[in-house]
Amino acid sequence: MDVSIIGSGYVGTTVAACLADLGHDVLNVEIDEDIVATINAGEAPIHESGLEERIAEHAGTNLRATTDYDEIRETDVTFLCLPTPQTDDGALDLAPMRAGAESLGRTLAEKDGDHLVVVKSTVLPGTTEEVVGPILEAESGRRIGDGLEIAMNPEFLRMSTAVEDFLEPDKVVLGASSEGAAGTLRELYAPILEREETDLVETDVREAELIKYANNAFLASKVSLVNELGNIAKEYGADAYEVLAAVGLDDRISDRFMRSGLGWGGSCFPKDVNALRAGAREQGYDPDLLDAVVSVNDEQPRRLVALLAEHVPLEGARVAVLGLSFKPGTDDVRKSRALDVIEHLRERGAEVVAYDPVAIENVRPDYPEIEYADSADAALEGADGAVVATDWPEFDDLAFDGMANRVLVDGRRIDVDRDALEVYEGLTW
Ligand SMILES: NC(=O)C1=CN([C@@H]2O[C@H](COP(=O)(O)OP(=O)(O)OC[C@H]3O[C@@H](n4cnc5c(N)ncnc54)[C@H](O)[C@@H]3O)[C@@H](O)[C@H]2O)C=CC1
Ligand SMILES: O=C(O)[C@H]1O[C@H](OP(=O)(O)OP(=O)(O)OC[C@H]2O[C@@H](n3ccc(=O)[nH]c3=O)[C@H](O)[C@@H]2O)[C@H](O)[C@@H](O)[C@@H]1O
Repeated sequence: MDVSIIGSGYVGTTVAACLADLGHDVLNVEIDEDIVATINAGEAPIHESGLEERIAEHAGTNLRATTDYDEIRETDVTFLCLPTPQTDDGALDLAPMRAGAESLGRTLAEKDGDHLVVVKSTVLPGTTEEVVGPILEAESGRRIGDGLEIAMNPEFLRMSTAVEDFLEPDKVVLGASSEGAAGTLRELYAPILEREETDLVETDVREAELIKYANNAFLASKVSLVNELGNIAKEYGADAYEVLAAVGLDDRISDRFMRSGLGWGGSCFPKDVNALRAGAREQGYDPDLLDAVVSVNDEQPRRLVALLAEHVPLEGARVAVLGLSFKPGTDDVRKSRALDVIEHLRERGAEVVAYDPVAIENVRPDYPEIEYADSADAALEGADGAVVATDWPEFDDLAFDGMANRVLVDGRRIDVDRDALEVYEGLTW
């Protein structure tokens, strides 16, 4: 099938490379010329395991990138993989979606033959049919159901395992405006749907949109719940990891997403939970539980720093912050809990020396005044205390000999040699 993908960030690039791998002819349409050049050179514009080799294999044959929307006319299906950021007050910002839909609609006005537009970006219920659809109709001069079809197909991939998640998903959710559109998407995804482990969910567009938010809200809530249980466990002097490992044996609960500690960050959970809260309020419903999910999450970095302060007077102390990315395996620092830890440490007068295996350059522009070390050992050298903010596997081998005080507060339950420390405190254990 001839497929075009508008937006070539984390999702658009992964989807493009994977669909090319499944044998489709794929065109990435992207406004960033550097990304376009990178893909056409057979390289990956983002770091994801398995991505670079797929782009290298398909670029120049059945994968191509362009800044020119007109080339979309050579394709049958277009996926919108545009950003859906949050506004200053936490609501969903649809400006990039509107701009992309306008450009696409104008292009389709000149196209012969039918076209299917699929929203893959995370958008609130109603966006596909009440915002994107009308823009496409107005700009293309076509009507939905007459030469133009529309569908919503949310994406559940995680950063750092994006390729594997896309090609081997638990579920594919298709919300389509017509049986024809659903059929086209089933055909496109055929090799993935043939896997026994993949469930196909066919639904209306509005449900497809909400499934994505419900999924992320559920996962974020699960982590906030384990964090609240972990905070309570800590007060009782109990180990939350032992408690939750037992709880997770109940298959109604499952043992996944049960790691308590510093909480959730990243480019999606924070913005999606906030967009759903703002959307719910707009609909006249107060999402009290989701409000609490966010406030528990917001408290964890402050609790971590308060725990360190019980062992190290923070004013003037040199504190090593180990890990800056929002989770291991990525250099993404958007809404990383590590940044909140740094803020709280600095508010209390500590001098921060930070280390991360890959994310330092993404933090430095916003925090030019803190010190950066080029290894965990260097960060720990002379430190009066240390905190773990990201569970990078290399932190399991930390050595503490160089520290002025061997005090470590662990926000991620890494597997360190606790006997090598004077003080080891887990945030929730
Ligand atoms: N990052 C992730 O792990 C996941 C993200 N999502 C959702 O997918 C959507 C996209 O997210 P990401 O790929 O992370 O965003 P991103 O910010 O990494 O990529 C978006 C790309 O779109 C490009 N772009 C912006 N306006 C454009 C336009 N008018 N025409 C062409 N290109 C344009 C940008 O230059 C950028 O390269 C969001 O709604 C997000 O919530 C869903 C699942 C996973
Ligand atoms: O909508 C999205 O963009 C994506 O958001 C998340 O994926 P991602 O943000 O890449 O990362 P996760 O692995 O889900 O981790 C999110 C945060 O939760 C934290 N976390 C996760 C699991 C856990 O047990 N404990 C915990 O604190 C991580 O440290 C991280 O900060 C979802 O897992 C994906 O399904 C979804 O597609």
